[in-house]
Amino acid sequence: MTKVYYNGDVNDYVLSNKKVAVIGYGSQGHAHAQNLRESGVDVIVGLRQGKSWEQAKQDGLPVFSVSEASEQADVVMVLLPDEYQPKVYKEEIEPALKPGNALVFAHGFNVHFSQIVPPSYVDVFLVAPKGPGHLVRRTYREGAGVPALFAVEQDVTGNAKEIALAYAKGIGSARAGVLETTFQEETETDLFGEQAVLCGGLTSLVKAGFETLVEAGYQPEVAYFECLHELKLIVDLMYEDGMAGMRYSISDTAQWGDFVSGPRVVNDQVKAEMKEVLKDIQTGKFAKGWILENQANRPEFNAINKRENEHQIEVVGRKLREMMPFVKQREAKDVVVSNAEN
Ligand SMILES: NC(=O)C1=CN([C@@H]2O[C@H](COP(=O)(O)OP(=O)(O)OC[C@H]3O[C@@H](n4cnc5c(N)ncnc54)[C@H](OP(=O)(O)O)[C@@H]3O)[C@@H](O)[C@H]2O)C=CC1
Ligand SMILES: CC[C@](O)(C(C)=O)C(=O)O
Ligand SMILES: [Mg+2]
Ligand SMILES: [Mg+2]
Repeated sequence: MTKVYYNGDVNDYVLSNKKVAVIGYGSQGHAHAQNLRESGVDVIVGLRQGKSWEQAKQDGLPVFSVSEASEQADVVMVLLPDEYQPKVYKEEIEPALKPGNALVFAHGFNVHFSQIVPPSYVDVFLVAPKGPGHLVRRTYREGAGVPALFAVEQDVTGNAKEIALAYAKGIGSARAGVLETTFQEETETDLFGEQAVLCGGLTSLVKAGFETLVEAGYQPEVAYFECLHELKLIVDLMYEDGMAGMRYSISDTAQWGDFVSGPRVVNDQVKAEMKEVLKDIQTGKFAKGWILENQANRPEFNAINKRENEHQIEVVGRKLREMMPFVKQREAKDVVVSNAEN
């Protein structure tokens, strides 16, 4: 079995004399910066002037421009949106890197697809939490953590792996388990997971179920509870105890329906399409499309986002959730989107 690293396997001394610059203060950035600080690491934040700058200052972190923060740091963690990283890296981070520094990512996209080519004189590694940033923060505060992958692309100091593990411990991930991977494996599996299962597969499944019920004349509110709201309750059981644990809690009728109807819905054709999705990721076709979409200022992204936010399941859901304030995420901000610009 693959080695899984936990807190006890980590030498956190390797980070004790280093300054870490977290570049970006969004979903991952705010979590890494605050968790590292609370783990005793010397952390600064690199940003442009704006909303995040104010937030990071309010959270009591030292904030500098991206180039100043990169200049001061020994370890530079790039937590900007993937699509903006190459430009900011070229203009503000690369000129500040010194021999023996570490350049770090939370996703391998830009290095793997050669949008960022680091200089030969720095360590390059990734520490990629397998969960949303707001949960990296929330679970850390609860005394737990989100599992993470790490991968070393360049090891000039001979310490890259130890520093990566110490970083993972600092953000709380070594409480849950940290696994070694490569930039290629992290990038391809992360993209596949979010497209085919976690985000794309899931939202399409939920919408198809909702639409099937509503088109058959059932109440949209009933369809919302059945196909979206209850999903969390079912997934929580799978998270805690696997599929068997979930099936233990549901009725035998539901379990029989799971066995006979599940494979009719997610059938061989769906799996064949998943293989095509994976092929597009592996060949770089998906990455090329996403890079071009950004160069054109995201016309399709914005149009689809607008249409999705106006879907009946979102309209009904927003109304129903107003009546259930307890379901709102505790730390996620701006989750309700009224236009196409998020
Ligand atoms: N979201 C997640 O949970 C996960 C993300 N990752 C990876 O982590 C990385 C960061 O993703 P994520 O946290 O989602 O990113 P976000 O979209 O949340 O990052 C937004 C942050 O970047 C800042 N920013 C944007 N453009 C610039 C710029 N030109 N100069 C300076 N600051 C800028 C924003 O500042 P401002 O307020 O000024 O706009 C804000 O602080 C990515 O590589 C992603 O793939 C990995 C695992 C999970
Ligand atoms: C599932 C989406 C993700 O890969 C993540 C939270 O891990 C992302 O890129 O945000
Ligand atoms: Mg991911
Ligand atoms: Mg991802």
